[in-house]
Amino acid sequence: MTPTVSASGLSLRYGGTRALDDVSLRLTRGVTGLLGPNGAGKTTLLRVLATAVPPDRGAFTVLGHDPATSRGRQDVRRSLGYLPQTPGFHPDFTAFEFVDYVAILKELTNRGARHREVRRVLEEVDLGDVRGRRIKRLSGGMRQRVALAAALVGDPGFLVLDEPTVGLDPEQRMRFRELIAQAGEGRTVLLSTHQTEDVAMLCNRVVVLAGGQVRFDGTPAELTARAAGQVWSSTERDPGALAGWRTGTGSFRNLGDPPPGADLLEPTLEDGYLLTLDGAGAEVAAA
Ligand SMILES: Nc1ncnc2c1ncn2[C@@H]1O[C@H](COP(=O)(O)OP(=O)(O)OP(=O)(O)O)[C@@H](O)[C@H]1O
Repeated sequence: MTPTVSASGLSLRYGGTRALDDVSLRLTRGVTGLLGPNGAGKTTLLRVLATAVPPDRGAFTVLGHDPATSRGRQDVRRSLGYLPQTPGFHPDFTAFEFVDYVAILKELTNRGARHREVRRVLEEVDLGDVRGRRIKRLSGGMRQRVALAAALVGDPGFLVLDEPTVGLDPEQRMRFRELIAQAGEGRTVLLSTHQTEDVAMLCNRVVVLAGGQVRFDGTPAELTARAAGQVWSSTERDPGALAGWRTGTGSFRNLGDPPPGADLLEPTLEDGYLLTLDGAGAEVAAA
């Protein structure tokens, strides 16, 4: 598939911290998950791709637009929807007022057309009925949907979502996943998350970032397959395991190099992710 977003050699330092270190990737349509431990550089990568901060080195294009020029940057911004980690709501705004405000910032100057677009995106995230309600009176899940509606204004071809399911209960998270999947039809979506379940259920592609570097880039099935033959069950915690924990059944689930004759278990995407982090020198227990 033709890449819609291409990045090569992106690097960015904050003082002595290498937040991004030579990151190259190509995104295509559909939902790509961006996994990584705290401080891996996920938000920094999203901010760079959203043109909120320029990289020190490297280049990228979004839907054929090159943000290195001011014209190209404007074109990237016009094709972009960005849901930041902290959306910066004004709690006294209604859902409609907030999304309308974002639509004004996105240069939708014709009032009638803009209001139609605001109603359209609020319907799309199932908030048509509460559009007149103040944001401070909405649940956490509804607020996140307001933020998603704001990101969808203008039907952007590239949607960047920074940990949108944090703090949502399982039902709200499921609802939000449905909306992300819907948004990924015909669009390029880059979804930063700590939830391996989000990736397993939603994404056709996953990138693992650790220490500012890409440690894995492939399909969820390929990430899961990395843990094949490295997950096993035992009655006691295996001291040779990288990580091990007692499960609800009372037996231990161990990760690492199994002893001969171990009772191997089917790996999950989370197992593949944790083993990838371990290979990257990250602390598995901290993931
Ligand atoms: N504005 C900043 N000034 C200085 N250092 C920063 C700044 N923003 C990020 N960093 C550092 O850059 C590194 C990457 O941070 P970033 O927020 O991109 O990681 P992350 O993967 O999004 O983490 P989290 O999952 O905790 O949100 C971290 O070491 C962080 O402390």
